[in-house]
Amino acid sequence: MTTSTVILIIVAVVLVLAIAVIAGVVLNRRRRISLGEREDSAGPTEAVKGGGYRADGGISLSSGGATTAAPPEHPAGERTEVEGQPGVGDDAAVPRDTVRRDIVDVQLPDATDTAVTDTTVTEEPSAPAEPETPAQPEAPAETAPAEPEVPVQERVEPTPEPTPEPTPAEPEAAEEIEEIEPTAGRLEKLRGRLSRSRSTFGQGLLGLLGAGDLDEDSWEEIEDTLLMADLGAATTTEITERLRTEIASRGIRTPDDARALLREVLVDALGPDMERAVKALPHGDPSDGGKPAVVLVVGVNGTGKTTTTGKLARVLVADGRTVLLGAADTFRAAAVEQLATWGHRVGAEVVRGKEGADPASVAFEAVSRGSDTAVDAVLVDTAGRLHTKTGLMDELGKVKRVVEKKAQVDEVLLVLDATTGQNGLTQARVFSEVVDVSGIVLTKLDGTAKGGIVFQVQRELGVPVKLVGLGEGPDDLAPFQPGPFVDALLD
Ligand SMILES: Nc1nc2c(ncn2[C@@H]2O[C@H](COP(=O)(O)OP(=O)(O)OP(=O)(O)O)[C@@H](O)[C@H]2O)c(=O)[nH]1
Repeated sequence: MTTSTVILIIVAVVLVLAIAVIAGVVLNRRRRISLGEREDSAGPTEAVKGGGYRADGGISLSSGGATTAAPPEHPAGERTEVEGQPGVGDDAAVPRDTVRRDIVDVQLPDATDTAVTDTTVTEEPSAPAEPETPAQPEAPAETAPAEPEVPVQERVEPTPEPTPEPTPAEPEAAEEIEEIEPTAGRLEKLRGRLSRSRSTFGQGLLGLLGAGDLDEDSWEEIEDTLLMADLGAATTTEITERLRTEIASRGIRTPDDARALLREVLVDALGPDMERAVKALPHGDPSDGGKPAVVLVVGVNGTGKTTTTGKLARVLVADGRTVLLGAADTFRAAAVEQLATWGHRVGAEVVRGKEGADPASVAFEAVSRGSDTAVDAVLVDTAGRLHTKTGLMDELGKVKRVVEKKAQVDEVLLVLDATTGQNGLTQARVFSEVVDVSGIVLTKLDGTAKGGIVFQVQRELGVPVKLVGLGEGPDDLAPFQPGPFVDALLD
């Protein structure tokens, strides 16, 4: 080997080593860059997740039952126009991407509230930091009709009965109060009323699930059954997927196992932890400076508002409470009479206005009167209104705002007719935009196979169904309880 060959080999080795060193440095740098990028991208992801989970926190925060929270801004103010257009749907004036109210805005009762009866009635925490208590019933700024101008606010005392010739010694109204059925165990008692729902929904599902091997056709049938019962697409998908997973993982074999699983899945979908107490007990002792609870009952025409108001009054009276009814349905004279009859039956005073009077003014007067007479609860029945009429919806918003000049509104109960199915959901959306709905009363569940609206309405609004109407009788109002409700569907 010549000297020049040796030199060439040495040069080649040096070159290879140099290339290896350079390559190592470059690779090392690349690795550092890619690590840096990953760290950067992790940041925002973390933030988004945190934001998503805040809603859960909102649920637990709401249990404080704070009374000082400012009521949400009236949504009508956000509308781009207010000329009779519906609040939702294709013609919606509010942009679809408007931030929707979430559970944080829903005023739920205090977790420490005592459940008094089966149809739970709770008391707001006493000595709340009242926003302001205008001592005098001065006419609120928005109620153009100052009190004296309101066309005669008649106060209907609970007259014993419409006897043509008044006898000098009229019996005390209290003596005439009807016997009221105990509220405990009502849902159980009324279970048979759900039979129509049961035959299609529960039995259909159990038949399919209990049959053993489920092919795709069977799953489609299960989905159809859920959809037909008005559970809605989202809930249906959720329930079906959970059933599929659980059946596979738990190795469900017998009809009893299938039933237990179905019960569990349906109960879970009904939010068993939602607070369903009706906030209809006073703030402190009204005879000692406390304030009556104020409950607004709202909904479209004919859903059962007046009936529900009357039934709820009975529940309260049965619980030893005093009640005043406000007949703010000034559109329909018969509705006022109807409420007066309910009041008479339970010995409750009724405040009403003349036909056509400003409903906000009547509601204000009822709450004022309730405070003056130190009743435990003022229940205000409002006029039925089509949710597609912006003017009427704005009027309802006004009723609430005006009442709030006098007292805190503890509960806004939206009455939905279960037989209207999907339309009930649309109503619920619009009403919750205008007044801060805090609870749903689902009426006429005795006459429909569409009880599944319960699932949807709670899911969409985050507002619990608190009461259910199961008949026209005076005591056919029951608390809504997911477990017994599902049992009633499946048994
Ligand atoms: N089957 C059944 N009927 C009910 C129930 N609740 C109410 N109703 C009936 O529904 C009808 C309408 O009830 P109302 O209380 O007058 O309805 P409303 O919402 O006050 O009506 P408007 O004042 O016109 O808006 C009445 O015949 C009630 O007896 C229920 O749970 N089941």
